[in-house]
Amino acid sequence: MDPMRRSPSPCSSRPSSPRTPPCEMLGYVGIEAVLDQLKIKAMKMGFEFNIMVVGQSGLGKSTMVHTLFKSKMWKSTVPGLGTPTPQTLKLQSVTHVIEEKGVKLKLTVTDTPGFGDQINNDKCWDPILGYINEQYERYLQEEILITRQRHIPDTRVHCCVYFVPPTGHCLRPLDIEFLQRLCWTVNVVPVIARADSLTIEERETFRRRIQHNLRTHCIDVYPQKCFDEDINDRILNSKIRRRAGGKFTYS
Ligand SMILES: Nc1nc2c(ncn2[C@@H]2O[C@H](COP(=O)(O)OP(=O)(O)OP(=O)(O)O)[C@@H](O)[C@H]2O)c(=O)[nH]1
Repeated sequence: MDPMRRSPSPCSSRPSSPRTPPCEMLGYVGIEAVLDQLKIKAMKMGFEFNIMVVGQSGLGKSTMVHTLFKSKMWKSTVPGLGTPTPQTLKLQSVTHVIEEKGVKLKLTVTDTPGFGDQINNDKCWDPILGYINEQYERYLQEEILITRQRHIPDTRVHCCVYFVPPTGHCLRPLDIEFLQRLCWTVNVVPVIARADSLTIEERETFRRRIQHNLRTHCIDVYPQKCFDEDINDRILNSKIRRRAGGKFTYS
């Protein structure tokens, strides 16, 4: 049997004119061609990136999501136009496909209800951690199937943006408790919420205190040390670590 018929070669997916045998079109095939093949495949498939926003109620999570997409996503009112922004009462995700120079990104943002708003905040992190773990489990279950899908939909949370209330003091015990659990499960990026309510000096001092709190409580936020694979990574990641700071969605 003709082996070309049995297993489809990379050549077979290329458009070919009826007169040119497909393999001749490829020219030289060497190891460096792998890069091009990966690029073509990545461009075709696109990338998926899932962010989750977590924090106390009213810190601007939904506003950040609206700002990120430059649109109203699921709330029907515009902040600042009189009607208050409705409270987020359950976990809700929204997906947008963004395309830049032919590169497609499927960006999903999951908004969460105000965290730690109750009088008794015992185990208030459970629904959030439960959701994150459920997505890992779902992906794993798909991945271990003997006949698995060619493309497994990825709903795993790649990054969790944690909104720190702009108290100007330090992390609250609740933030510490939650962050200690969260950083074991997902990449965490802490941000100072409504940072425009602090002066630049207050923000700097607060940022340094937060960084100190994170170190003393062994909270390993993104980029973790394990990402420092070589000197270049180390330089870049140290820059990111130094810059980590406040966020405000109003300019
Ligand atoms: N000063 C200031 N206000 C902000 C900022 N971001 C949002 N706000 C305002 O804060 C209020 C609450 O914003 P939301 O985005 O609804 O807050 P949330 O964290 O999603 O709140 P929940 O849905 O209750 O969890 C709104 O009136 C926003 O206009 C900010 O960066 N600075």
